[in-house]
Amino acid sequence: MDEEDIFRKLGFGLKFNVKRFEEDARRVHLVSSKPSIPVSEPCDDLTFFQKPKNNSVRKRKIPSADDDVCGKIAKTDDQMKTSRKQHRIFVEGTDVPGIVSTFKQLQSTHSINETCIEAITEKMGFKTLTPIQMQAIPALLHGREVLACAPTGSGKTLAFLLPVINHVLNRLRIRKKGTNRGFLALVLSPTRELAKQTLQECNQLTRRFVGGKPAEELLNVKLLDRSQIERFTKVGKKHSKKMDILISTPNSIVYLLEHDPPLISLEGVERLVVDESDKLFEEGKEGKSFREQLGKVYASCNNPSVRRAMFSATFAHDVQQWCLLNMDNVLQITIGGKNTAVRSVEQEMRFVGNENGKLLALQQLIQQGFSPPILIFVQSKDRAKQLFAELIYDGKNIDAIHADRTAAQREEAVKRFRKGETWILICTELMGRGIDFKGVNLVINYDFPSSAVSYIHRVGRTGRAGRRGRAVTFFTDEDRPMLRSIANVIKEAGCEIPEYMLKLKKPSRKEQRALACHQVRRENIRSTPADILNKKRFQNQPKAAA
Ligand SMILES: Nc1ncnc2c1ncn2[C@@H]1O[C@H](COP(=O)(O)OP(=O)(O)OP(=O)(O)O)[C@@H](O)[C@H]1O
Repeated sequence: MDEEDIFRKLGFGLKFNVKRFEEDARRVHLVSSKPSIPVSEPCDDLTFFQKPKNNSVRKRKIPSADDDVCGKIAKTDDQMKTSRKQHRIFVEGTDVPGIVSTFKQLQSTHSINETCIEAITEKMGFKTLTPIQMQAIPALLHGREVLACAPTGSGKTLAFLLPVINHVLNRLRIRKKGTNRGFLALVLSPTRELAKQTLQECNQLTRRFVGGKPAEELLNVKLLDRSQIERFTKVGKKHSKKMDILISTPNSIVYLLEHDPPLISLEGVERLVVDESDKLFEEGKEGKSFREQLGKVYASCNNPSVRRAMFSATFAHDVQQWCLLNMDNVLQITIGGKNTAVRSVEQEMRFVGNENGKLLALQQLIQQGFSPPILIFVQSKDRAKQLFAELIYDGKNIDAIHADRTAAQREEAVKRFRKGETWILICTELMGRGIDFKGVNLVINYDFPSSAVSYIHRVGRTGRAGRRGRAVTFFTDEDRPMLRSIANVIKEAGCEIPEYMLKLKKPSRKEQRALACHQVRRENIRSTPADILNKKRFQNQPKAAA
């Protein structure tokens, strides 16, 4: 162990005053020794990792706060402020990079790979950037650490994937052939379904097609699924050698990290993205919580160059505090109001009396005008099974997705719903976050959500990417304690809500926490007392829903 190693070990976790000790900090490669990146002095991504031989590093133009807004040059801070205000972009932090509003501009100022831009503008058909993309993409391309909060369905995935892909491509360009040392970026998602969806979007951005056939893959992107875990178990750390980007749930990666000896190393990770960050900060009810798992991942991503980004549709004070304490010169980007539901969703609450009333109300809703696809949220896997048994009896094209189904069954259910083969998908909180089903027309909260945050994510499955949607939330007397806070969210989104709901007693923080942890006890979902009949119906389920 040399002098530098000892210094690094003793100094681990300490914050450096970079200005005063910049030389020392850089010499021992401490995390906080990264040079802060003034916008006025463009910093090429590459310079972080490979010291230039001389000072003639190619400087590309990086948009500053004075740069383009909506295709024109905005010369003054005032114009930039006006543009941010117009798009409801709020930023906290120093040296804030300017916003970029067209993909063409992004390509010219940041030399984004052509295949990616082609995929976005031609394959995906996107014309302009969404507000979160306008601010977060330039910020991440500058190598800034970011805490981003933007509404559901506002394009956060592309906002973090594009800079990650760009960074990895740049790094691979300077890496010598045959020196593949493993993945450079790690994306964490709370569920397998969301991780898979992120993989698909990443593949769309990095695959070039010629005549409808895949012609080239810019990067090797992998999902840490069961087969990959098996490979790691057999081959060990070297299995990651050919990977460039890894997407995983915290559970899967921690499984490999905690193996004795560890089966994976995160030392090479230079970009870490935590999607649905507030979810991953939640304390678990049992077993190892997401929070503990995340802690393990952070500690293992110990590359001095690592840059972290947190994205979510909902804001959590805990996450903000963590970021302010642990991230380097963090930039906080918020689009619109914090913790609000999207205005593109017409929202209503419906009193249904009791459990039987819910089934009646649901049937009524469906009879009034059946416009699939529809998502129905219930509070537990048992209730998902019960409701499925009730509705399949009505002969509707229906499926259910919950934790008791195998990974393959869950995948199949998602695939069928995406293709339009299933009209109604019953799901638990598992599908509440992040999942992007195109054109869901209606979200029904059959069971009242346990928090305003859960409500915002659930109704955000509709009304995405500028489309309109509708959400109906059933409630009974048991749901009164949470009524007020969700009524407030609905009002904030510009929908009508009975005045009395807003005047109900506010539950204390303790009560709110208890409500979020303990589900409301509800009677079973059953239209007839004939249990035997129900059992028969379960046996007769279609294959995909068995
Ligand atoms: N610039 C854009 N123009 C048009 N559509 C876009 C653009 N960027 C992304 N989208 C589309 O918007 C939809 C929602 O994007 P995405 O899933 O990234 O949302 P999100 O903000 O992550 O939502 P959530 O908080 O629910 O996870 C997707 O179908 C995506 O293809």
